[in-house]
Amino acid sequence: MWPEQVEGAAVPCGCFWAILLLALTVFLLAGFLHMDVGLLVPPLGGQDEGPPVTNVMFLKTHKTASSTVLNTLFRFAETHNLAVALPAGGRFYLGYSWLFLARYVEGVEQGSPERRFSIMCDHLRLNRREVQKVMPSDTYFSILRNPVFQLQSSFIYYKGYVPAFRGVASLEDFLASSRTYYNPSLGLRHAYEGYVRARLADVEPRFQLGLIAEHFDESTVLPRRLLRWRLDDVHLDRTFWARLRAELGPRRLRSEERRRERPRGLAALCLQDGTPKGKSQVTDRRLRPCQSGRADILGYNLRPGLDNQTLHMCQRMVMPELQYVARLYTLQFPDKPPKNVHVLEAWRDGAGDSV
Ligand SMILES: Nc1ncnc2c1ncn2[C@@H]1O[C@H](COP(=O)(O)OS(=O)(=O)O)[C@@H](OP(=O)(O)O)[C@H]1O
Repeated sequence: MWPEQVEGAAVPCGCFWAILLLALTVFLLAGFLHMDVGLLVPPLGGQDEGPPVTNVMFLKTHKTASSTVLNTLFRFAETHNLAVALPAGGRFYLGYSWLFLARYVEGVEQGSPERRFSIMCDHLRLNRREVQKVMPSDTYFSILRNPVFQLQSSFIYYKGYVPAFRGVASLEDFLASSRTYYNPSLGLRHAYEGYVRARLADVEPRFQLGLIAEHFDESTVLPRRLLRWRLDDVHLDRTFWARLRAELGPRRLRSEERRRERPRGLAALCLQDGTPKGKSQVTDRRLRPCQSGRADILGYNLRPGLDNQTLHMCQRMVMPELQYVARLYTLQFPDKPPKNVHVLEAWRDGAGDSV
């Protein structure tokens, strides 16, 4: 309501213009001095407001920093006590490498009443109709990486057990004569352009966001805004700030800068010396990432002497993917036999069945 409309409380006209002038001067000065104008005005509304989005489907892709995203989603699910769509029984993936079926999720029985989950993020081959049977259709996102780096990473990681890579000495040899080692009738037989375009047209409208691994640090701000998560729910690191300066401008950057002290503090609080460790150096077996191929998948040692509450928080920050799947499974299904992470390692060494 304007001042003149308030009965018995009219503001003299000259005074009104003086207030207006003063306000304008403050705003101009604030802009000039790069002050946070957001502190001076009430929020105008936007993605940061409202309760966090809790129905999230993250399509996990191979060798794209996707397990880092997965750890964030798992922590979010655990903190907010959300139901995660976890692989049934002793398995660790949602049917991969078969096309996803709803019954691959623990607790979903064929022909039984509908069962819905909040978070889905384990490896699967997307089969949208089956996903929709167990996931509400709120927010879908995924992550991609420069395919050259992704191929290099995959070659090292899958060298021992993917048939196409098994018989070849190096990635260079594979690329020089890929048809010798890779039989397209075993996969990608539909990968002609028209088919790929049709699949993209089917999938694209469903995904609200695609992250890019090469810009991982900037990317973390996008899901945080899209999902309206608090800083506690994500992890940001230092390269983020340099790259984001250009994107956000001084006002928003200042407000993001105020948030950055926490992850730095967290690393100092939790980690023994801040540097990731090779497989033989991770002392706590529960925090040792599952190894594969020629890659040395790095992990972390926690600082000794942490109190119980801090230890619990820090363990969750550095917990590798498979251990976290097993942990959530036990929390969600305490009556079922726990998952055995080491079965997967045995299978990767050529000793077991599909997982
Ligand atoms: N934060 C961040 N930023 C950029 N890159 C990162 C990040 N976290 C993991 N990585 C790199 O991602 C590769 C592992 O990807 P995934 O976690 O998707 O692997 S997996 O498919 O779950 O096994 C692996 O790549 P390579 O080192 O090239 O093999 C990791 O180094």
